[in-house]
Amino acid sequence: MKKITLCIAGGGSTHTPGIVRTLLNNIEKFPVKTIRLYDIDAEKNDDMYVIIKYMLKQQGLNGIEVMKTEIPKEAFEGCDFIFSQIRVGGFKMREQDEKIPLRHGLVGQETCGLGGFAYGLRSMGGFLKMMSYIQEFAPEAWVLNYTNPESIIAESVRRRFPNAKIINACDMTIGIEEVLGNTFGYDSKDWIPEYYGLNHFGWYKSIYDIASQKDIMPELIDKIIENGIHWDRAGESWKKAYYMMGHMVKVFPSNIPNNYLEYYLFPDMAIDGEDVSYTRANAIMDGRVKELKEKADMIRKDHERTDIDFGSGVHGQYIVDMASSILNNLNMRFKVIVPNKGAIPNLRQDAVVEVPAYVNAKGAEPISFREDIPDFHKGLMEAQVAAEKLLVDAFFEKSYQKALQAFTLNQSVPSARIAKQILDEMIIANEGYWPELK
Ligand SMILES: NC(=O)c1ccc[n+]([C@@H]2O[C@H](COP(=O)([O-])OP(=O)(O)OC[C@H]3O[C@@H](n4cnc5c(N)ncnc54)[C@H](O)[C@@H]3O)[C@@H](O)[C@H]2O)c1
Ligand SMILES: O=P(O)(O)OC[C@H]1O[C@H](O[C@H]2[C@H](O)[C@@H](O)[C@@H](O)O[C@@H]2CO)[C@H](O)[C@@H](O)[C@@H]1O
Ligand SMILES: [Mn+2]
Repeated sequence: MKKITLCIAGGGSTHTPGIVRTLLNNIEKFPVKTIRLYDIDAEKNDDMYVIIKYMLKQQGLNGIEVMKTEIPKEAFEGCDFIFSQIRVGGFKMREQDEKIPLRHGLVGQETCGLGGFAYGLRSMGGFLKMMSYIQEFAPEAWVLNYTNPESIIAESVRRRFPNAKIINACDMTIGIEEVLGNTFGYDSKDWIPEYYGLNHFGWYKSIYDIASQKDIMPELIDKIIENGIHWDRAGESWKKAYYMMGHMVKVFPSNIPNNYLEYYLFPDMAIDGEDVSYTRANAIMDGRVKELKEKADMIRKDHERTDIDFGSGVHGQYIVDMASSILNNLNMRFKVIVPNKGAIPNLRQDAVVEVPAYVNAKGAEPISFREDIPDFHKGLMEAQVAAEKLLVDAFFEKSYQKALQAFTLNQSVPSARIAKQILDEMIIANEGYWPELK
């Protein structure tokens, strides 16, 4: 089997160790021979280089080559796969995305609401510039993208690089499935879910359980209504997210929703208890970002130590499984973010949607639902996808008016007055990241 050259773009990402651990645990089905770390932050990239070299030594895999670079040509030329997970503006800008809307009493969140739109206007510039390098230096490489906000990124790539070899993916649904399986006594690896939506804005249609040979979503809904979803193994923010997911099922029991829909269906409850002086971005900067830096420094101080652990999880497993399904033409089934093109028959064809797909050597082949989705979900999605398209219009056209329309139409916003106030504040906060809107 071909030996693989892989570039991790956003190499300094806090998720890189988990992805590399998964790669090393799956070397037989995805035989990586070279790992390139590409980042614009040389310090973060160097921290990760130290950590990855340590992980390879710890597992006795010193035969795998690791290099780090901030030069796109060095990063991408000759690559077979590129895993991309960049955060344009870093956590300091995510902090602004979260705090500015919260100060106006609206949802302040990484990928949802107006925080997500601010992130989207920032991300498109950096991501499309990186994609232009990839098209120049490695047009044949497969880009597997985790960079958020996925719907906005996917729509901007669909317009700017319509023939790019890219698959956009999100690990939220497999995170949800793992939590539901663990909570209610199923093995979610035995599930064949039917799911539709925009990214972070979707619903399960059915969940076929191979062991019991039936759709178990009805019985799962009954259990959730009776017990709620209590998940406190991943910190307070996820505990609240899963509590709200349970609440949504109780109020709208037809389907199991993506947890992120709390920000659109119950924005008042979502912001209840949020501390505008200390948001999720602050917790992460004080948490996993700090821990990673400390671990890199511990390794630099003592190259012989072997007691530092870096775990793997669903985040790494999903992207490595997807890469292996392409490399080995396995036709494994994933949820991917792709142009609709009729997969959801009664939603506009040019929407970018999150649906199940078989992934093989040709890429992602979406599965069509063949029947209309309910008006409640269709109505919410139509409005939100129109808002997302207006945001991408605003980026390419450098249009203030399109940005204001997008902000006003975002399904977390009650008034154009507040939309305009937040937009004007975010223009100042995002100077140098957003295009100059006229
Ligand atoms: N799709 C999903 O379900 C999913 C899951 C987890 C994280 N994410 C996304 O993955 C990304 C990384 O998340 P994280 O928490 O590890 O963030 P992080 O800040 O720890 O890592 C991001 C890295 O990207 C680098 N970077 C920023 N702009 C860049 C550019 N233009 N070119 C190259 N590198 C650049 C940064 O220097 C940093 O090292 C974010 O976009 C996050 O939202 C997506
Ligand atoms: O607040 P963060 O940065 O910790 O997480 C935001 C991301 O949350 C989701 O990814 C989670 C995933 O759902 C969970 O199971 C575990 O793997 O951690 C991931 C990253 O924290 C979501 O899918 C992403 O889009 C968000 O960026
Ligand atoms: Mn996601």
